[in-house]
Amino acid sequence: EEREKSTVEKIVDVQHDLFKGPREGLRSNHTKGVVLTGEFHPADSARQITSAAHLQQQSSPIVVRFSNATGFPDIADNDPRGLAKGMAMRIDLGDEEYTDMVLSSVPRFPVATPEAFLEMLTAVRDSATSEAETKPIQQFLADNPKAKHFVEYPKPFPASFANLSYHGINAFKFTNADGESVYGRYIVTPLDGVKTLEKADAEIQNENYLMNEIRERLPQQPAEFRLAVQVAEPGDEVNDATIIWPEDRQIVELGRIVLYAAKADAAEYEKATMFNPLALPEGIEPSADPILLARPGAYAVSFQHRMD
Ligand code: HEM
Repeated sequence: EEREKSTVEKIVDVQHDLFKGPREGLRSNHTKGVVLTGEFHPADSARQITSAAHLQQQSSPIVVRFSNATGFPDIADNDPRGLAKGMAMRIDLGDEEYTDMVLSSVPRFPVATPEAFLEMLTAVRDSATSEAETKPIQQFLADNPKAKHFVEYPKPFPASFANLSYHGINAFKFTNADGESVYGRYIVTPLDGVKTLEKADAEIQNENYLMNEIRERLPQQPAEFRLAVQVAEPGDEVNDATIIWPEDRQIVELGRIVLYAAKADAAEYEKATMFNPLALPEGIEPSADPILLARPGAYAVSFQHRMD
């Protein structure tokens, strides 16, 4: 007797339906990417909110993978289906230990639970063959105004992966050496500023314009970012990834990310690596956001397929 699949297994199945996967050795989503290496330099202010070792004084090696959304390995960098762009990071903590952050260029998620995400992706899939006057996805968006807001959220093309900001979306709990805790969300901002392309300008770009640009500018022109945490105030909803917190919330800088080079063994590294948003050091814990808690399970299903 076959056991019933879990919600995350069903989500990844539908992602395979949507993107004609799985593909040998490749991710089920955010398949097309570029892997870079550099250093993370912590800021003194990090200690205000966390005792995590990599956020104290010493710099650490970092690997960053920028990606296009969807499971299409050849999706053009200027194809709107590839937005949101992704930024996955791994900070080396020494002794074979690491911590990961997995961020999106859009500051919020379309739905608050894995069950609703499964429903949404299924509606997208079924709309392709639906004869109904109101397609399943139109019905889903009509019933779920937050998902509609996500779909309509402006997603301009960046001039470079180094001119885009990235958002953790899900909240984490940060605890400092005095035992004081706050909830916060990661925000990565480019030191060179956010630079977006006009629609007509985006359309004439090369299909690999983002992947190539970031590889070719290094090491002459390092790509630099500020890593910060937006701190929740009492009453802010910390377990709902559809809600953007007010802009006036305190921002605490955790440090600077400096990317120096394209990773030499990038294809092998990508294949063997599963970035895990719940790979956390002491001093940082997950919130109870059900989207956050579902992610490692979904990523593991995708990872399992790629290692088969
Ligand atoms: C329940 C919700 C979600 C599901 C089911 C899901 C599913 C997936 C899957 C299957 C992968 C491939 C992972 C791998 O093979 O290593 C992936 C990658 C990724 N996801 Fe998600 N995801 C979810 C939520 C999110 C959120 C909230 C964000 C952003 C904050 C995000 C950003 C990314 C990024 C950037 C990657 C590429 C990671 C890499 O470069 O290896 N995802 N996602």
